[in-house]
Amino acid sequence: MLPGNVTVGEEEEEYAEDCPELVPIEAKTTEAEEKPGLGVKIPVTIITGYLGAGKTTLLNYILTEQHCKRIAVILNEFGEGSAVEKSLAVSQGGELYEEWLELGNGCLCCSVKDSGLRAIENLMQKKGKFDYILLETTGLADPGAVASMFWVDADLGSEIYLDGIITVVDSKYGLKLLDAAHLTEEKPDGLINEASRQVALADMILINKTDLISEEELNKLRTTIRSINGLGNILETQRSRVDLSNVLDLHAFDGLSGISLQKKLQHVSAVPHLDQSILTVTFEVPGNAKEESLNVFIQNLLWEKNVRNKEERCMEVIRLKGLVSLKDKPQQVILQGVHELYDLEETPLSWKENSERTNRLVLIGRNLDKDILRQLFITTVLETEEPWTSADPICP
Ligand SMILES: Nc1nc2c(ncn2[C@@H]2O[C@H](COP(=O)(O)OP(=O)(O)OP(=O)(O)O)[C@@H](O)[C@H]2O)c(=O)[nH]1
Ligand SMILES: [Zn+2]
Repeated sequence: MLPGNVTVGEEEEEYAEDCPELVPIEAKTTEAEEKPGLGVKIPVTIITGYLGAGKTTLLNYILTEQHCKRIAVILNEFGEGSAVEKSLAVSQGGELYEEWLELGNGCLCCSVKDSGLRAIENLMQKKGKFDYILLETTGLADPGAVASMFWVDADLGSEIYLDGIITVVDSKYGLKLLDAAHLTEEKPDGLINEASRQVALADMILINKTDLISEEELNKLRTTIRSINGLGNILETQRSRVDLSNVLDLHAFDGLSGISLQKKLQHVSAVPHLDQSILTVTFEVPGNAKEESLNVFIQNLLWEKNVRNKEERCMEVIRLKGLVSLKDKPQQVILQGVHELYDLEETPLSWKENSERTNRLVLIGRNLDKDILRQLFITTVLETEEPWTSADPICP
């Protein structure tokens, strides 16, 4: 069964019942190879977060928890020193780097030194030996770039799918880092502080190391994070300990998340923001979108970056999610964007007859102006409205 066919909670319960405590890896492999559903796509969860936030701690925690998944791990890293340190951290027994090793709970670990695509391609040659991939990025990585790989590479896209992006925030330094990002506004457009970018892209944000800060500091950090990303879930953790259903099988990027996404989009908190830092805006407009015009709208935002706010600054979208109603399509369509890549995918959900069709968008980024975006959507994307006029706020 596809993991997405049941809710995570149910799935956990199901597993808890029929999962033996120790499964020899050989037996499991044979079983998997015989399964007709081997063509099933493997989920990938990206674990990101600034240097030292607790990513590897989270990895180790997931690997040692009972979850009945065979998990492969990729460490997407560069520096030599930390590579050794991390392979030790993951293997916990000091086994050879790039070796496969099995843990008691059936996890398969493979630490891969190559960054990017090659690591995953190599890993996929071992297909059938694992059913989940965890990918830890370096603390300085832009998770958007990593996430994008899965969309660009068509071959890979047929074998794996991006399940979600988890961002671990270091409580102690998080506030400093994120505030610093607010203060460095004079950076040229596009150079957004990596720490806030990692928060902006997250489907789940773990505020980790809460043992190191006061309640007051924690509240402040939570507010800051919420103001950057109004869509992702936030949890507070120590030693990155978190119920696995909160980090695995999120289906944050695919059609299966249609139902929960719809609910979620209704509850996005758009905290008012006075400065120019990253923020979340959301709007909803009833009607049907013309697919071609919707593409132009998105491309202007993500590719051309030529949509301006009231201060004449160009808007920069880092993350985009939405549920839209496309003209002539009975199904609800989900819109996903990370950086310059985006995707429109039909969900299994149909619009109910006689009920209003609507379009709900959430954008996370910089210089975003909700009213302008909404108006632009109404005038350029909806089927009933007048065509675009030259007075629209497009940068030269
Ligand atoms: N006090 C405290 N320390 C923690 C907690 N979680 C992790 N640490 C420690 O923080 C340090 C960094 O944790 P890692 O998991 O290696 O962090 P990382 O994000 O993987 O680090 P890099 O890969 O180097 O960027 C380790 O010494 C952990 O033991 C926590 O909740 N509280
Ligand atoms: Zn690490």
